[in-house]
Amino acid sequence: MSGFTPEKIESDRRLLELLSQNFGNISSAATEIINLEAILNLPKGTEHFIADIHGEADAFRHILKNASGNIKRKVNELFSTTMREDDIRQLCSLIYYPERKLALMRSSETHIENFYKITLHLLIKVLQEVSSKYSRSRVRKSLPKEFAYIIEELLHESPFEENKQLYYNRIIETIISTGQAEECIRAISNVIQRLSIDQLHLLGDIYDRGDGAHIVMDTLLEYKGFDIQWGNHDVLWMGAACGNECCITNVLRVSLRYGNMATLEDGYGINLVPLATFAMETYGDDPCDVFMPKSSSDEAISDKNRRLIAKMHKAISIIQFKLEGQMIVRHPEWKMDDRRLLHKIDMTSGTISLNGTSYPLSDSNFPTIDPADPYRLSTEEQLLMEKLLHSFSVSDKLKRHISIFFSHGSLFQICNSNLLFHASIPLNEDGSLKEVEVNGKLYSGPQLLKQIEMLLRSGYNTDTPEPERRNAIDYYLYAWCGPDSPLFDKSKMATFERYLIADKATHHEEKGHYYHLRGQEEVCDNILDAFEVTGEHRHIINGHVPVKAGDGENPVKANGKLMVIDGGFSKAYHATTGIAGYTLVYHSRGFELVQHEPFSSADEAVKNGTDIISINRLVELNSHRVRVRDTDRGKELTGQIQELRELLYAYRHGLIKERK
Ligand SMILES: O=P(O)(O)OC[C@H]1O[C@](O)(COP(=O)(O)O)[C@@H](O)[C@@H]1O
Ligand SMILES: [Mn+2]
Repeated sequence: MSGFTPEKIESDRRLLELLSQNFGNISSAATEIINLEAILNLPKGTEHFIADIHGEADAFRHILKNASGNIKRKVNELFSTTMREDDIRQLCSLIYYPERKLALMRSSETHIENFYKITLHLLIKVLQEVSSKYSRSRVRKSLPKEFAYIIEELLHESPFEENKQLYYNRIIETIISTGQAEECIRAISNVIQRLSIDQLHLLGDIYDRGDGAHIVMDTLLEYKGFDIQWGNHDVLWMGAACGNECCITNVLRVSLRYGNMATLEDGYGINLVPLATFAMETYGDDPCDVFMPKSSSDEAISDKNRRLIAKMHKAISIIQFKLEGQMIVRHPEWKMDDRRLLHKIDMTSGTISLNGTSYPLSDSNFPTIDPADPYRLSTEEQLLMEKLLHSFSVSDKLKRHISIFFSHGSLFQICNSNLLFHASIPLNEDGSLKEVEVNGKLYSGPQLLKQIEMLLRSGYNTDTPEPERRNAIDYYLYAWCGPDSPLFDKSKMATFERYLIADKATHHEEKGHYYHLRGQEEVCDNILDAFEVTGEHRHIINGHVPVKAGDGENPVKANGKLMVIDGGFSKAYHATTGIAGYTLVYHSRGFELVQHEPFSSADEAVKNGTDIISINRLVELNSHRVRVRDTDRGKELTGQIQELRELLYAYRHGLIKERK
């Protein structure tokens, strides 16, 4: 019984007519139903979850290339009994870096044609394995046009059937004799990489600290099948691109703190000359010691350069403290008055009084601060800000990159029974959802996140009327460092104290209740209920707070309900975390947590076949193999099948006419 009636067809007529434009007759609708049914029965594609990339472009790209160790696992499964370990490593590095590896082979290999032949045979086997989860049509779409036909032929022929063997070998020989071997190897390698990740979830904080965020974004521009959950550092850059001056100063301050000018200058063409000139004029004789950039051992910043960076760093930090002070006054509803500290400085004694205690300042040379009006920018600071604002507003590349956050991103996402967000869901001490004010109204849980996201989007959309838009643009600062921001959720961002007061007690940033309570299963269940995440195996997945794997901290919490995957890609945090990041991998058999050890360089990976040594931990094993049918996509496809069946009924009963 189909359950369809002529009345139902009548009420769905508009939808069915639309559908009939694509499936004009019985046979095309029936074929599509068969295709979709077949897809429903394929194993679920592999989802990869990564958080807190923090500008580590090389490590990020490597992880995309090796699919978080998945490719090596597959190659091992296929060849570990017939190939030597070293050859397996070399084959993997060829798949990850085909151009570079081929160049190397060309100069060292004496029997290059033989190498091409063996390699093509091996690569086809690997491709057969990774493509087995996809429909033929999906595989076809991911093949480069020039080789689509040939690769498809190879994929679906078996070299082991005697009568096919000749045909198969002949194709490979022809590829080589027509000089197409390298192109073909490159093409197959790229498809293997691409098909090894079905959907990539980036849980925020792509920007800051490392110097390659713009390269990560360039990579994403070319990438299909990813989504982003906004992190506080991303929102900071989004705010800067929208023209929030406080965000601009923070972006500059963090970049200078890490001695990272590449993203600003090479990535986005932000002109730093006005800042350097101002800093030299204002702090020329000031050593600016507390503003020396952090630098890791592999960075060769000359001493002179470091001194200049320190001056620029100080100049922009002071402007930041002033502008934040002004913005906080404009927004009493943020309740961030405790972050206005400049008027508490005693310039004569070089101290600051906080909660009744006087602390000496590590630096008290503030030539641009007027004690009578400490938050006012000097004329030169004002001019400088105008130039910087202009620089940020005219960067096309920045616009293009930031637009990705709006087209592919959101504050949270629910996908296949997993709730993804960067940092936190504000909670009360008893674990209940905390009500937070946004635009004069109180919201909690999913409503809170939706309201904040809408507000931030209205700051980005140029058709938002003023003064609403100004208000929304200001909100980016709150989203970055406001105590109840779901992207931050700490009592304060103690930037001033961390720079200028030695007493570490003042640096403490009290984490919100979420971070203390999220280890409890019932707290996670409450949150999942509030977000209407259903399913027997449902989870929360987060980044934001580095997991101290080195100290034995377990990233899997709340009896498996919560997974925290900020393993610290950031080099600056390796000492804390002891590893170089996690990828959470969710494939048809369950969840695996892949722990990456530090990545040296792509060169090293090509030359020696070294990889990120990925250690896998099985987190959750499914009782049965998950099929596409069991996923969100499966629900969508099932809906489409139902609509097509209705169309079929309408055709068969003459209620909608078939097209020829
Ligand atoms: O270690 P750094 O780079 O000085 O940054 C410290 C600051 O970064 C923050 O941790 C925010 O950045 P994260 O979102 O990466 O945690 C602040 O709470 C803190 O004040
Ligand atoms: Mn963060």
